[in-house]
Amino acid sequence: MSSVISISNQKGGVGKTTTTCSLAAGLKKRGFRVLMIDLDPQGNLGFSVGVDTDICATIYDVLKGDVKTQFAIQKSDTADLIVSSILLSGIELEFTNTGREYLLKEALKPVMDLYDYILIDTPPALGILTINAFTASDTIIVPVLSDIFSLQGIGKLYETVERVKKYCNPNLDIAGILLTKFNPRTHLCKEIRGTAAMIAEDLNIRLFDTYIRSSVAASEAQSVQQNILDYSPRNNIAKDYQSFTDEFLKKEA
Ligand SMILES: Nc1ncnc2c1ncn2[C@@H]1O[C@H](COP(=O)(O)OP(=O)(O)OP(=O)(O)O)[C@@H](O)[C@H]1O
Repeated sequence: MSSVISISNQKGGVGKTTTTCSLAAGLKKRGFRVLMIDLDPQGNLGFSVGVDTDICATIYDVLKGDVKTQFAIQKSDTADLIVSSILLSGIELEFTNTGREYLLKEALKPVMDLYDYILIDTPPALGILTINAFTASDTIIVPVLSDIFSLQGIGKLYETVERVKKYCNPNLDIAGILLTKFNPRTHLCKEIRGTAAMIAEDLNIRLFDTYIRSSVAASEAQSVQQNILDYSPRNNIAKDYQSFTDEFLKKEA
């Protein structure tokens, strides 16, 4: 039975896709069977791992019920993947029927025994797609940019999680906050880490000990369609995501 993890933050550019891809790679390298779902209509995850994103079945087709989940899965060197579609952006208006929060949960049922981990890359919004991801998930990882505006967004995300817990998925929890694009040498980043720890304690959420340092290698890896662990295993980001994978697994145990 899979453990389902949403990588989520309503803010854009905080490292959701990078974290999804890197954690998937880390888990696969440790021998786990991993599926990634790209629920972000921008569809960057498919490109980042070099799979077909043009003439293939997408998570939109699956949610609509036009394609069986198993037939939308593509293989990549990083992990298996169901790609996104720009058509997902219209889903708020298109899917208005009762129970629309459960579409993804239902869609994942047939593949739950095929994977140890299913990672969902969510869009930068707290709409119906993210609600679907939370309803289908056991836990949420919240990547947060190391700046004060990003920290302010955590409360809003927390409220949405509480709502989903109340109405759709009582077992949902937040695995923790992961600081990204961190520069340990700056005074500001140290302060941000202190503030993040206070916010986390207030909300009774964990702040992961591991932070992800900032490096241009993240964008370079994406542009050559490789995960960071394969692209530059000795780079700080690769080391950080390896440590993060270990910390995450230790928390799961
Ligand atoms: N640790 C890092 N250091 C430097 N750049 C990074 C790091 N992590 C991600 N980036 C870069 O920041 C940009 C945004 O990252 P990413 O796409 O992972 O964020 P996102 O939260 O998924 O964005 P969106 O909300 O738009 O989908 C990308 O260009 C990526 O290469």
